[in-house]
Amino acid sequence: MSTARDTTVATGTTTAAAMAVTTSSASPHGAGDGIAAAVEAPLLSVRGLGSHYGRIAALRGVDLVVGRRQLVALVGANGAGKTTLLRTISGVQRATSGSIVFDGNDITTLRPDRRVRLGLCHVPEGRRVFGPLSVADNLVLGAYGRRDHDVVADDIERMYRMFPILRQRARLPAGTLSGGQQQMLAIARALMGRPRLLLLDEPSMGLAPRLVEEVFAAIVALRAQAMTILLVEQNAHAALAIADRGYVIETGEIVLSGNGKELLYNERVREAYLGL
Ligand SMILES: Nc1ncnc2c1ncn2[C@@H]1O[C@H](COP(=O)(O)OP(=O)(O)OP(=O)(O)O)[C@@H](O)[C@H]1O
Repeated sequence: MSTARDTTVATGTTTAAAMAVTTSSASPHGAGDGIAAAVEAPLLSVRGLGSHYGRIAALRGVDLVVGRRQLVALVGANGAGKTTLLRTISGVQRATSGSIVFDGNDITTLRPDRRVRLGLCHVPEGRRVFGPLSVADNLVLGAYGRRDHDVVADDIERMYRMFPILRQRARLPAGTLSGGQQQMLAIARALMGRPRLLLLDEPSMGLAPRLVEEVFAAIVALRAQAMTILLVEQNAHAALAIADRGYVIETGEIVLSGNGKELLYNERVREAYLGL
């Protein structure tokens, strides 16, 4: 069971409030070693990760681990580097330093499609479904590349059980669905690839409160089914409340990490991200 000692201040940008949190690890990149030790054989391990847009450093020495069957939340303000971190993990953005290890394999320079084949699936922000195609066809496309065609229909049935609204809308063009329904379809389509790690970028963005609740309920259900998830959210409260672990990123650096619920009660997080 996690204790308050898990919560780690990761960089020198600490405030007095943050200093109140136990500084339990002190690797050169901050959170890395202490957390890696706490998560045995993590599914994903990011060390000292850097990424640039031209000369601008968007990620600076990021350390982050995701344990198997864990839900890990990454929170931070606009422009902090959350999307860039997911893009770098999935390979659409190049790492300029550091390493990314997935299930024991160093994937830092691997092509994005090879990462997908290893089981890494990125659901980007903006609910990118194939609008003119039906809901059912979107799901079939999610299984593209799989060889076990005989069980694809079973998986679609599983998605309909998980997201009943998609069964009701199965024959409709995906573009006619509401924002929340499209988000569920985007997640379901990703699951059709049978990923081992789901990278979710801002699934609640732009949704009405009721739909946000539905999407978060779906994420909790996935976690209960042992899916491993790295969730990026501006809705810090909702994300940390359901997360096993949380990380806070500021201007490309991880500044805090710890048990999700503990971070919810961290003064720095409450002031900066929860408006409390
Ligand atoms: N294509 C790009 N070209 C240049 N700079 C970029 C590009 N994309 C992002 N950036 C910059 O990189 C930094 C990190 O951006 P990123 O989108 O990763 O942040 P974020 O935390 O996901 O923010 P948001 O919540 O607004 O999406 C920001 O300073 C941003 O301006």
